[in-house]
Amino acid sequence: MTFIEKLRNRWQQANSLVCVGLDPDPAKFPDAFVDDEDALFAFCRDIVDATAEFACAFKPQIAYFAAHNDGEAALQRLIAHINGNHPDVPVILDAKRGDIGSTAEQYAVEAFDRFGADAVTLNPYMGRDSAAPFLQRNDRGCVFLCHTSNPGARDFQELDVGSEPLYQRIARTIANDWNADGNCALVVGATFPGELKVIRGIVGDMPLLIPGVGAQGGDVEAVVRNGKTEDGTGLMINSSRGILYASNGADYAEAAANAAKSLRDEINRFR
Ligand SMILES: O=C(O)c1cc(=O)[nH]c(=O)n1[C@@H]1O[C@H](COP(=O)(O)O)[C@@H](O)[C@H]1O
Repeated sequence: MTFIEKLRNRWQQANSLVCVGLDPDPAKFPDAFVDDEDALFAFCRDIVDATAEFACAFKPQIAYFAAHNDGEAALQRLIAHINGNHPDVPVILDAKRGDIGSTAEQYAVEAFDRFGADAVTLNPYMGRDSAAPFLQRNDRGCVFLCHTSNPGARDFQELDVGSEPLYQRIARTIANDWNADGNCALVVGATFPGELKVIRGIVGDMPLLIPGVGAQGGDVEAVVRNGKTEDGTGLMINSSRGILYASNGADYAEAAANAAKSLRDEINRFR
């Protein structure tokens, strides 16, 4: 099954558009993990097991693992745990890769073969040949940055490149050219709901990964109304800190599950 098929099935089965972001920061871990040498894996595993029923996808952010000795091994085990125990939930490795073709080939092996991810986030800045090694793996998903959630998104992404801003050109090029095998998705920040509406108009029913609700202040209602497809899906609405650190007490896993469930329910009110 391809990434996109897995995602579409999951939207229906779980009745959820919530993407659970896995950004483990040991400074924010509950006390139970203070002396745990395997804390990165163990904390994320507990969050995954508690939130899986409310998740349409998991999105581990590679920097939170690679920043630590042995962190990449923890990430590898975590994705294996998800694939083994929650096989219906796709995994998007958030690595924002992008480089010349020969190097990009190695990044594709890293994401899809070493880590076993269903999809990876990619930076389109270096153009078509930098994306080709990922696009060729057409059972996997390529999730390209289009209009990001941060304030600096305006610096380049909104520059006029002729008849339109750069982020619209990116959306159009990916929808009309790079998506020949139907394995592309775009990242659009929840903090830019107007731009989200424009992008949805350009890309048809292409899936959109939407970070920026919760800790970054994006508005769930505006995201759903402006971003959903006609059938009420099309979105992977990510929350990382808002779910992971819902409680730093002994009830951290239960609190994370409740946070994921209430985000799912809030989203579903507007679908
Ligand atoms: O590609 C991403 O996931 C991403 C793109 C973007 O424009 N903004 C953004 O916040 N992200 C990621 O989404 C997550 C947001 O985390 P929270 O703000 O804690 O929900 C982090 O892992 C970011 O790296």
